[in-house]
Parts: sequence; structure tokens; C-alpha cells
Amino acid sequence: MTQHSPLTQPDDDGIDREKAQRATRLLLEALGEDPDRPGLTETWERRVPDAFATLTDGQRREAKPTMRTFDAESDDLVVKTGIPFYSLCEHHLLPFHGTAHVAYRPGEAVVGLSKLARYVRWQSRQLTMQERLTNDVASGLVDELDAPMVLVEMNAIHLCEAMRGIETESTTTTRTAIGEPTDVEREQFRDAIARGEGQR
Ligand SMILES: Nc1nc2c(ncn2[C@@H]2O[C@H](COP(=O)(O)OP(=O)(O)OP(=O)(O)O)[C@@H](O)[C@H]2O)c(=O)[nH]1
Ligand SMILES: [Zn+2]
Repeated sequence: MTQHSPLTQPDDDGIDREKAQRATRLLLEALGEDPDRPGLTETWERRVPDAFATLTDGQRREAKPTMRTFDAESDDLVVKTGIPFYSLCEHHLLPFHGTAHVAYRPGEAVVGLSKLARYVRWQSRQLTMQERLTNDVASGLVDELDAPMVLVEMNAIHLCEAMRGIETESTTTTRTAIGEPTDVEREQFRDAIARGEGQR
């Protein structure tokens, strides 16, 4: 069907490229398009399968960022706010995107700061719901860091709500805590988020 992949088996990036090509072609036909018109041939042959391979690599452990850690020197809360993320809603296959804030109380280790953002980006790349993604980020970080306490907040706009359906762009906030955050830690997390928002 294409020079990019003669195989029906999943490629290394985990998606069955020929199926994705056939499905995209079929969808274009269902929409009344001619998939063989010049502007669309590479769309089903290459671009859409490649895009979905990237946008779902959160399902593949091999794509997980390396979480380099260092010895912790204290158990003071580490907070990273304003991490952009892009995900796909499993109901409509449309994006939801926004900002994540994460905090953890170190156990034996702290992680390189950039890895928190990389981890959120990787986890976001799957068909999911915002609530589940928030929990996945938190439980994943607990496992990765062996951290006794993690807090995550995500704020997002869902394009399935903005572009169709209710046609309203509103922000959804989801939060989760794993472990037992103290009142002081919760306050530090809230303050850091508010400070970050003040700077934008
Ligand atoms: N809880 C939750 N709901 C979501 C998320 N993403 C999309 N939705 C909602 O999923 C629901 C799907 O509702 P359905 O009634 O099955 O589908 P629909 O007819 O397309 O719904 P409308 O969007 O209201 O037109 C909608 O209310 C969306 O707003 C998410 O991450 N979490
Ligand atoms: Zn949706």
C-alpha cells in the first residue's frame, strides 16, 4: 500500500501502520473525500499514522523518558508548575490540552527537573480522560521516584467541548494526591501554582 511499511504487524513504534493507513483512507471516503486526490494521498499514507504513533506513545513503556535521579538532601517539597500538556480524549479522539502542576516529597531521591515535564508529556500521549491522566501521572511519579507523597493538578480545555457538542470553551480542573500531604505541603503547592500564574 505504501513504501513506508509493507508490514501488517506493528512497527517498532507500536502501531499497525497498514491498518492505520486503511482506516484513515476509509474515514476520508466516509467523509465524502477522494483519498487519492493530491492533497490527501500522504495524509492517509504517512501523516495521520505517524501523528497518531507519536500522540499515543504514552502507551509504550519504551517511549518513557529516562528518569535520572540524584540523592535527596532533604524531604522538602519539590514543586513544578506550568507544565504544558497535550492529550487525546478517548470519546472523540480530539485533543484536550492545558497546564499541569506537580509536587512531590522526596524519599531517597530527587529527579532531574526537566524529567517531570518530560514525564507529564509522555503520560499525556494516550487516549484517556483527564481524571485518569491526572491519576496516572501521580501514581507513575510515585513509582518512578519512590516518593512518599505526590500532588498533581491539571487544568485543560477540551476541544470536543469547544469545537462541537456544547461548543463552549471552559476549563476543567482535576486534582489528585497520593500519600498524605500535610496542610503545609498543600499550601506550598497552592502558593506555587498561584505564583506561577501571576508570572504569566
Ligand atoms: N469526565 C470526563 N468527561 C470527558 C472528558 N473528555 C470528554 N468528556 C465528556 O465526555 C462526554 C461524552 O458524552 P456523550 O453523551 O457520550 O457524547 P456526546 O453526545 O458527544 O456528548 P456532547 O459532547 O455533550 O455532545 C461529554 O460530556 C464530554 O464533555 C474527560 O476527560 N473527562
Ligand atoms: Zn471528547
